[in-house]
Amino acid sequence: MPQTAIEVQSLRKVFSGARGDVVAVEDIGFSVPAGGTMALLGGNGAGKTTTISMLLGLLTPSSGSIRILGEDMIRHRYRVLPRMNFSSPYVELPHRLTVAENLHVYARLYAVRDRKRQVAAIAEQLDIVDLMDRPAGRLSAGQKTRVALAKALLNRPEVLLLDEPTASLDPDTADWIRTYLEQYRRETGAAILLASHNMAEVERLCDGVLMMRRGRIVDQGSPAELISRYGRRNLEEVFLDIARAEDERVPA
Ligand SMILES: Nc1ncnc2c1ncn2[C@@H]1O[C@H](COP(=O)(O)OP(=O)(O)OP(=O)(O)O)[C@@H](O)[C@H]1O
Repeated sequence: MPQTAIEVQSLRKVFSGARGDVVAVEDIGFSVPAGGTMALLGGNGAGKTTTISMLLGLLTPSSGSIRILGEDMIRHRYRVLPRMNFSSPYVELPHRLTVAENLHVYARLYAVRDRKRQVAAIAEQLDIVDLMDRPAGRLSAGQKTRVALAKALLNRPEVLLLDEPTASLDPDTADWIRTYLEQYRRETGAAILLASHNMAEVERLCDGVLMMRRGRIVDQGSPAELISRYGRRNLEEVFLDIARAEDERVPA
């Protein structure tokens, strides 16, 4: 049996504001084995980013438990954070620092051994050597995505959380990044959890899918299982069925 990399139970997050409470995540549970790739799917506001933020320890859950690599993430996140990483196109790297400076700063923060060599190797692997002397603020959206991924891989994470890993990439680069991620997972046995709006990407990369709607997991399974359960041709159609359903859908 593969080791469980991520285990979430009864997880809930309520944001309290002047206008009342928003239940962003409502009692979700799932697990991702080491070496598995799981997708978190759902329309805008479904609760994907809130879930990922709780897994990273950036948001404190209202209730529930998160275990990552066997550690209680809520109580002991500093024990496990060095073994994880994340990438999101919505988190900006310091603009004035060059790409190389950014990667060196992060490598230092992550206490990466043999920093120079590791930064050079990752730059080579992600094909960003030509960008190393550019300020991070002057990169195109697609270049930023690649640099953000390079940052996320500096510490060779065993758990990788990705928010829209191929956002803004042209189809050729996106395909290349997917191949890279597949290879990384095979070589390292890392677990990957990714939020994506790209269903073709999810079908290709993920062995499990969690469908979220209004903070809940309303269905889950492998892409092939979901496609057959909903009697659809692809995951995009399944997604539309679930996203448009008025109530939690029981497939026909
Ligand atoms: N800091 C916050 N305060 C109040 N409400 C919040 C906060 N962050 C998120 N929410 C609300 O929680 C719900 C879930 O948001 P979340 O960002 O997790 O969705 P998402 O699935 O990532 O959506 P998207 O695909 O648009 O990125 C939304 O209703 C959102 O408005």
